[in-house]
Amino acid sequence: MGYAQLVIGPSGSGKSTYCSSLHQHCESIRRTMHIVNLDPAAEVFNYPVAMDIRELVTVEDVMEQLKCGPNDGLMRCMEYPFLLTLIAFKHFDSLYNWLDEELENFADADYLVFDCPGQIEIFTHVPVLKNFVEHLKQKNFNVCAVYLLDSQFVSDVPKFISGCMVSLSAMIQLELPHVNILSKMDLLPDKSNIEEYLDPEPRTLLSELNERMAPQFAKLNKALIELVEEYSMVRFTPLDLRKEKSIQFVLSEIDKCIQFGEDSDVEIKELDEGMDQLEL
Ligand SMILES: Nc1nc2c(ncn2[C@@H]2O[C@H](COP(=O)(O)OP(=O)(O)OP(=O)(O)O)[C@@H](O)[C@H]2O)c(=O)[nH]1
Ligand SMILES: [Mg+2]
Repeated sequence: MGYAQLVIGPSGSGKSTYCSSLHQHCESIRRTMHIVNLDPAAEVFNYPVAMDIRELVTVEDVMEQLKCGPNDGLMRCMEYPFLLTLIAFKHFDSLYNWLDEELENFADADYLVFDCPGQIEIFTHVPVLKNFVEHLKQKNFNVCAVYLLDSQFVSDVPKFISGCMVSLSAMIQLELPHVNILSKMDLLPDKSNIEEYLDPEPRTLLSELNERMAPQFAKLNKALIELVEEYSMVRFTPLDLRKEKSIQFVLSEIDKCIQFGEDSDVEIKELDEGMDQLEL
């Protein structure tokens, strides 16, 4: 049985930084975790890259071959049929074969963290990520989507709701256990009303949204909030990378989600209790 986190979220929400902090944390507690780069446009890494999709395809290759721009290039890199065409000359059969071959190099590759590109279209517009997840599941991986949203979004209710909608869309498309993380907590100067956003009351969100938007949007706002309420998904776990306990707590939430370390229930329980004292 393998375990995997699929780290997704808008551009710049802190996915790669989270991966690197998580890796550091795991090194310090002597836990093995491999970080996989799934971003064909990535340039700099602050973590050891266990597997790198750029060995298979890069955005530059695609832009040059298909004469397209960087955003379109990334979509085409990721999109399965294009990938197949592109990689044919590289003697790879598919993205899946690449993964399978790479996995063979790791005897203990049982916990993988996939650092995904920020283009949300890879899970909203094309089935590539969904298919990739299915392949991982077939290989006996328990997979969880980890959606990061920048804490700066909470200062702006319409932005926060749009971030929630993207998360919801990922949830529906990927059909995976899902953990929402509010990243970059160190950048939030005033944390006094943060609970309002971590586990928000839909009515409060609706009235704040109505206050911010023109009256003709009232009906739309209501529908959006009802959607959010219906899926009961607007629950975020805060993440402050400066605090080891915060990383530890986030990891324990994800571990629970993918049933990792079921034998170490005690450890997780202790962490839960520790969370009560966790300063936000
Ligand atoms: N203060 C602070 N800055 C952060 C944190 N996490 C990320 N950043 C900064 O936010 C920017 C984007 O972070 P990345 O980790 O590259 O974000 P990403 O989601 O991987 O971005 P893309 O791969 O482009 O989608 C960088 O300048 C980081 O240094 C955090 O917890 N606190
Ligand atoms: Mg990144």
